[in-house]
Amino acid sequence: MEPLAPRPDVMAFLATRRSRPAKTLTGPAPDRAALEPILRTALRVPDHGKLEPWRLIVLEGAALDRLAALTEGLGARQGRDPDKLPKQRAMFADAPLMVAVVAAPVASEKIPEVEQVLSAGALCHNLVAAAQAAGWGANWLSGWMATDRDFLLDGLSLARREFVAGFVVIGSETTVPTDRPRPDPAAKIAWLSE
Ligand SMILES: Cc1cc2nc3c(=O)[nH]c(=O)nc-3n(C[C@H](O)[C@H](O)[C@H](O)COP(=O)(O)O)c2cc1C
Repeated sequence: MEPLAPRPDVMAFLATRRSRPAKTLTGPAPDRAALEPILRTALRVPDHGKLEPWRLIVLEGAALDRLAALTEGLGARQGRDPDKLPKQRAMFADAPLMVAVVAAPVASEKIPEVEQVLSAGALCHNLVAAAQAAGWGANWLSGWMATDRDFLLDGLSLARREFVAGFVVIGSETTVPTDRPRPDPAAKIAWLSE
């Protein structure tokens, strides 16, 4: 391990990082050689008790088409809003590449499930940040498909305790988005000194 030293380049990256909306992303997506170091970096995430309560499923090509069709068919059978289904279907159909970050909580007397789920959320953000640091556009998405048992079983063969913490779309950017309003630190930060 290297001793700690200021990294102004990393601070500047974090201070200005902005997700790239999925609908603005296109191919090419990273190939396996480019994606592997991004995924390995993302997995280096805070994890109380080293339980590793998460896993990643890379979705590409026909798998995305299958999930798009499942979203449309299952959503219709479940009576979901027909006006929203085309957009939900497109989330998979139009993705150049997607990584499902699966929250996989394990039974533990020591580590509460909420901490394990928080670790899965940290993995989602780490994945977005690592992809962007490697020069790819990325966006963390969800929707009913992330927690619907039928979708998760039919589409991804997830176990009962598992759900999708995030569908992270990764690809090439077509436009640079304007920034979104950012929180006012003064309204969000309290300082307690006693
Ligand atoms: C758990 C979670 C789920 C999200 N799901 C969606 C989604 O389904 N659709 C969407 O447009 N944005 C979604 N977002 C928001 C975007 O991922 C992202 O926060 C937003 O585009 C701004 O990100 P930035 O601060 O990195 O620029 C979600 C965020 C989180 C934390």
